[in-house]
Amino acid sequence: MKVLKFGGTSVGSPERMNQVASIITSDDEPKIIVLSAVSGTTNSLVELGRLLKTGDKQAAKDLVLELRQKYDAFVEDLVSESDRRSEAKAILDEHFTLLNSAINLSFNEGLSRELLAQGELLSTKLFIELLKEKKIDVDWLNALDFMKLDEDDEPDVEFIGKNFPAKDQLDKKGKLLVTQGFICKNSKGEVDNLKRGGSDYSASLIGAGLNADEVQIWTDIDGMHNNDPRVVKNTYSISELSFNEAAELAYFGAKILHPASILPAQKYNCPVRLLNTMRPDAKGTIISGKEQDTGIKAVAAKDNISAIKIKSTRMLLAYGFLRKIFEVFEKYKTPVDMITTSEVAVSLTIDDNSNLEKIKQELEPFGKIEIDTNQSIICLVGDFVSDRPGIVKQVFDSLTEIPVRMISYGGSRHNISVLIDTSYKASALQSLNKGVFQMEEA
Ligand SMILES: Nc1ncnc2c1ncn2[C@@H]1O[C@H](COP(=O)(O)OP(=O)(O)O)[C@@H](O)[C@H]1O
Ligand SMILES: N[C@@H](CC(=O)OP(=O)(O)O)C(=O)O
Repeated sequence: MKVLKFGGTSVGSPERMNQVASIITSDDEPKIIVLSAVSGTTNSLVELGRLLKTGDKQAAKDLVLELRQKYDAFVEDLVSESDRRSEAKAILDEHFTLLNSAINLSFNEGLSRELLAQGELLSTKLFIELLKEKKIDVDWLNALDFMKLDEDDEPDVEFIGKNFPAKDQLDKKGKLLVTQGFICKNSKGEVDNLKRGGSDYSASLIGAGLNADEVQIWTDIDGMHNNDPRVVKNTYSISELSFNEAAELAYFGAKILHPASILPAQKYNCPVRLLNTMRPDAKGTIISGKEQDTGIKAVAAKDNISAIKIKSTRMLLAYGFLRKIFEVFEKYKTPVDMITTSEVAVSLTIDDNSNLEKIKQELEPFGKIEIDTNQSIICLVGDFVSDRPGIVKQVFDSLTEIPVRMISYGGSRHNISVLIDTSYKASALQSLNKGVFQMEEA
């Protein structure tokens, strides 16, 4: 049994949904199909939540109307039989009634999460109508019945394994089960989600919980590229990555994968394949437990980073100083990504600025605090198991024109990170494409 996840772009139009239908029926392997919301929908629902929070009811009404018109046109092109059209219209009526009624309710975060869940509920139900029109036998499963967060807001893989409703169907030839990515219930039983881009995570959690043979992430590009294709023109697809390499790339900004999506697959040793819905025959990328000492494989960049420097002569020959500093970040539940130290200063980075001011105030008694916002971490990933003296030289030769704020190497054998001002990100990625991957700008 395989788990196939199709992202927002892969279900973004009736034509794309037809492509998905032909991919999932190309063999008779039993499959769980995890769908994201139609591209753009989650953004609209986020915006709806924002408008309701600010009390702008008219703008909220306009937005829901505009979205409904988009879906009406979508359904027109998706199915043609009258039964299917009226069924699809009834689906739209049900979910848009909920969106419209939310406009008159008093806002709370729970309501906004409930609104966000409508995107995936809609896409999966509409996709079922397309399959029915094609006479393809399929079952629709509600992810809210089995996708659950525990008290620490961590997904509960055991729960998924135990509560997946159609476990007895999973070895039946040709069986197709369609469910939603992204959405889940939290430990209080409320509708919640796995954060933006979380459908990848849903797929790997289901794969892990049900011991799938493979998880496939189908998107609009043929696998993980060596560099960010949104920023650099001449990039190429990487055929193999280890779980460790893929996890680093996802965490450090390779948008093709949700940051946490590799962890369950790695823990339960379930291979992940990245494939292109528009080019189903392209090889894509296979991510597995196989480690290879191949040097630098890819680079990714993570934005919205703040660098915090704490400078104090009290650090000199002292112990316990770092613990006290890290306790401040622990108190505000703010993860630290990069750290560098000198005898009298420590610099570290965070990607969550929500408590930056409070953190600064609590750090002030320890020394002089300097904060640089709008930074990017450029992360080079690969397997540097053997001593490769040329690697660091290659990286720094490529970055001679870029002011580097921090460097981290040796923390793991998979990662070299440098911190730069975001205004230099594009030129840094382009220079690395040339200097490290020998790719000329197209
Ligand atoms: N290193 C990378 N390799 C491949 N794609 C990347 C990389 N970094 C960023 N991306 C972007 O990720 C996009 C796919 O992810 P996403 O938009 O979330 O897809 P989906 O809507 O299918 O979930 C690609 O179109 C590409 O622009
Ligand atoms: N629809 C959700 C979940 C998701 O994973 O979407 P996509 O697969 O299009 O990145 C979002 O936009 O965040």
